[in-house]
Amino acid sequence: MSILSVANVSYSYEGTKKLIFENVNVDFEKGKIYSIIGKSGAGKTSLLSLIAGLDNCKDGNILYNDKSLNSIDKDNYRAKDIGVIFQGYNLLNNTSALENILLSMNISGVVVDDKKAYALELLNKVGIDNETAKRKVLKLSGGEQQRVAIARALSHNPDIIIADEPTGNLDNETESEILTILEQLAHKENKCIIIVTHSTKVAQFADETWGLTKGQLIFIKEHKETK
Ligand SMILES: Nc1ncnc2c1ncn2[C@@H]1O[C@H](COP(=O)(O)OP(=O)(O)OP(=O)(O)O)[C@@H](O)[C@H]1O
Repeated sequence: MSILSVANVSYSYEGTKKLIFENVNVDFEKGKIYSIIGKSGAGKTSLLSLIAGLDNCKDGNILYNDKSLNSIDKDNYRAKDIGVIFQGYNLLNNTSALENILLSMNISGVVVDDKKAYALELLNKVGIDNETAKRKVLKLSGGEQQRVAIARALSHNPDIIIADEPTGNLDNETESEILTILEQLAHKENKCIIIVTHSTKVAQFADETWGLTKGQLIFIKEHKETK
């Protein structure tokens, strides 16, 4: 059963006539990685914003566990059910990696016995050791910042993680390491991972690839060899 369904969604920005996409349909399941590719300006980030509940569908519906996002508490959905990894990380630069995670946990209302130990555990899981965790984000490398962004997206243990160009500015080796983390989250921890990317390598790494072109979302490929 799909955890998230995009059903007949059409979208244009407020005050504009241009339809960014039209009648988009796609079902996302837990335990799988999906990639969405498409030219710059095709509407990939706009689609992720709708999925993340940051914007409302005007036509059609986005369903989380069969319930329309328009009918559920979107703040709660964003705080508990979905984790977002933005292009450019969107971390608080003057704050330590650890504090970034703790702040996010507080905003989401995460309840655990020892918040600091839990945050460090998440950071360790994505390859950030305790010493690095105490460093300000602006003193971390791009790859390290991306790991912190992943740990932050995981901090409220969401079912769905969406990532906009998660390996955009990273070297090949770091890109592979980040992809391995995302793969384990999908295949070992049963998360649903949706990645928007320009990278062929990232696209091929996914279990399914979809393409957004001329307002249509088209199924491109299932990558059985990655399983
Ligand atoms: N707030 C906005 N108001 C009006 N138009 C917008 C807004 N944000 C984006 N657009 C337009 O919507 C279209 C889709 O943009 P979007 O950012 O979703 O594309 P994208 O596929 O993610 O591109 P890229 O790969 O370059 O990040 C573009 O033509 C863009 O100019």
